[in-house]
Amino acid sequence: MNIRIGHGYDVHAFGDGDHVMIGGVRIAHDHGVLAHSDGDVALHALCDAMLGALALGDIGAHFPPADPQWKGADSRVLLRHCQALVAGRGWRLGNADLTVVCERPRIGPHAQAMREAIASDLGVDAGAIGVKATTSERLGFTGRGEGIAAHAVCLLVAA
Ligand SMILES: Nc1ccn([C@@H]2O[C@H](COP(=O)(O)O)[C@@H](O)[C@H]2O)c(=O)n1
Ligand SMILES: C[C@@]1(CO)OP(=O)(O)OP(=O)(O)OC[C@H]1O
Repeated sequence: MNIRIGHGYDVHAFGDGDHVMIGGVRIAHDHGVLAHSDGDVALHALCDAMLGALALGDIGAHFPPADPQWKGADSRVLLRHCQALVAGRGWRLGNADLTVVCERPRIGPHAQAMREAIASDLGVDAGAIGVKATTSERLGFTGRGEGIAAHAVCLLVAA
């Protein structure tokens, strides 16, 4: 088999703060998120998708929330670590597709910058990275503005 599919999902609750990190992009906001790292829900979902594609466990197994090394960590560092794991096993990213779920902030104005940041970290063209967003029509925890969720899928191709 020379392709592998992966899926990831992550959630972070809003907390005090003046910005959120999403898809490697800093977005000014009236809340931050509660997290051990920088709380980049989109990159965490993508890390899990890449790890999942090779059945390598999940993000918490590789970057334990109890490990002070990851306190405040830039999630792009985690993503590059996952990329190195994938490459070291003879795989490369074919494409990835992300969906961020929140009422606010608006993701659309930042989607291209997110695609470029992710593509840069994964060594692919931005055309291989989809970034989309949706509200949840005011339903559920995202709809009530309690947090942000993100979904990611990816395809790995034998290098
Ligand atoms: N946080 C968000 C949520 C949505 N968008 C954009 O708005 C479009 C419509 O959202 P609905 O939830 O009403 O379907 C969506 O397709 C996105 O383009 C956004 O940028 N940021
Ligand atoms: C990223 C890690 C790093 O310790 O912590 P958090 O920022 O809390 O994020 P989460 O999505 O809960 O994933 C677990 C951890 O790997």
